[in-house]
Amino acid sequence: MNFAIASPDIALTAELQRKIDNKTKPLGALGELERLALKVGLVQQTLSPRLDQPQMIVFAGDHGAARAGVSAFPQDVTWQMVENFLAGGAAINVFARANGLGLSVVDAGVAHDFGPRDGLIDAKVAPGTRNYLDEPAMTAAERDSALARGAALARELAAAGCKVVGFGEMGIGNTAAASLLTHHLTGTPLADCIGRGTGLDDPGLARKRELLARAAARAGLPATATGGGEHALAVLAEFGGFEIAMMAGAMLGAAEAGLVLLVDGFIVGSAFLVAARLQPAIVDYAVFCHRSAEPGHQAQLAALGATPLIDLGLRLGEGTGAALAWPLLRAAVAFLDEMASFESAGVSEKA
Ligand SMILES: O=C(O)c1ccc[n+]([C@@H]2O[C@H](COP(=O)([O-])O)[C@@H](O)[C@H]2O)c1
Ligand SMILES: Cc1cc2nc[nH]c2cc1C
Repeated sequence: MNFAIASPDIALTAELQRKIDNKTKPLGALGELERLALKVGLVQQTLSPRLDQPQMIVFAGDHGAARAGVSAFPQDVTWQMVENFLAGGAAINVFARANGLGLSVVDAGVAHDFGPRDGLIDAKVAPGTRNYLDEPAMTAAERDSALARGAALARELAAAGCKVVGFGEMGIGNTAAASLLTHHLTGTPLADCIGRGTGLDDPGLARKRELLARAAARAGLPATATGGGEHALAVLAEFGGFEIAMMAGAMLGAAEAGLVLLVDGFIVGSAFLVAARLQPAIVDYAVFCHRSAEPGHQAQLAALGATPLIDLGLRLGEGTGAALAWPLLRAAVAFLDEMASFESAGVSEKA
């Protein structure tokens, strides 16, 4: 998989900042929204950015390790929630509708036969990954196929005129995979990357910790923030889910096409970590939407030097944090476009 993501040219920074500073407000008074406006202006290389056709994509996949007891819920919930997405009844459906976002649902590797279905993109790599307690979760070929399929989806969106894409996921057991990815790609101690996911009790959490320590010991890969792209690819094949790999590919494809990326919580963050180890400049295209209550998310944000937009104690996934933060980004671009300047409104500047 060859991606070439360059940081946006910063030559426009001073002019964009001048436009922001000339709006009718004290200097810097729109805080984080000003940084968002600047970011989107640089990504699109214009003083008048637009965020047309905002789209959420929810990637679903199953995990071989789910059957070993790393989640509070049974694996079947993955396909059952996909049905819920298709019927329009999940939280992400509600928030996407409320905030004017399109929503696509992708079967990246659910252990269920949906048959041909309206509204479901069939990109199934395999019906669930293998159990990483015993063997690598996926082969290199499966990983590369997931990455390529994700990138192709993002390119199709870009070709259709989409300028901003939000990422969401569904997969019972995927907090465990995200914990292993976060540990190996940031160097954070494994225990600090593991949380209760969908709601494990204390004995369940202890068992999850024990199982994941065993999986890490079996694979024997280094845990480091400086491993680069090859290391990230090895870690992804060892522990990843197909939804995580496909999201990483879609993020890379989207950034390469100049889209703004809405990064959701802990699992989406683990896909982003993989993408960032492959192509570090991808951070310039990303908006970190919310802080997940899952403890490993803090390790990701710290490793990326990212401060999320909102902190609502969410731990649902599906892209809900991204869909909820999206209106803030829309407002940032709107103020840049529509707000009067001191000159146009005849407002006196600071003495
Ligand atoms: O995105 C998050 O931060 C997040 C935190 C905890 C749980 N989830 C969701 O819960 C599921 C995974 O939880 P688990 O306990 O089965 O690993 C998966 O479908 C995720 O969308 C998501
Ligand atoms: C009901 C349910 C909904 C979800 N949405 C994302 N992950 C989920 C996990 C469960 C268990």
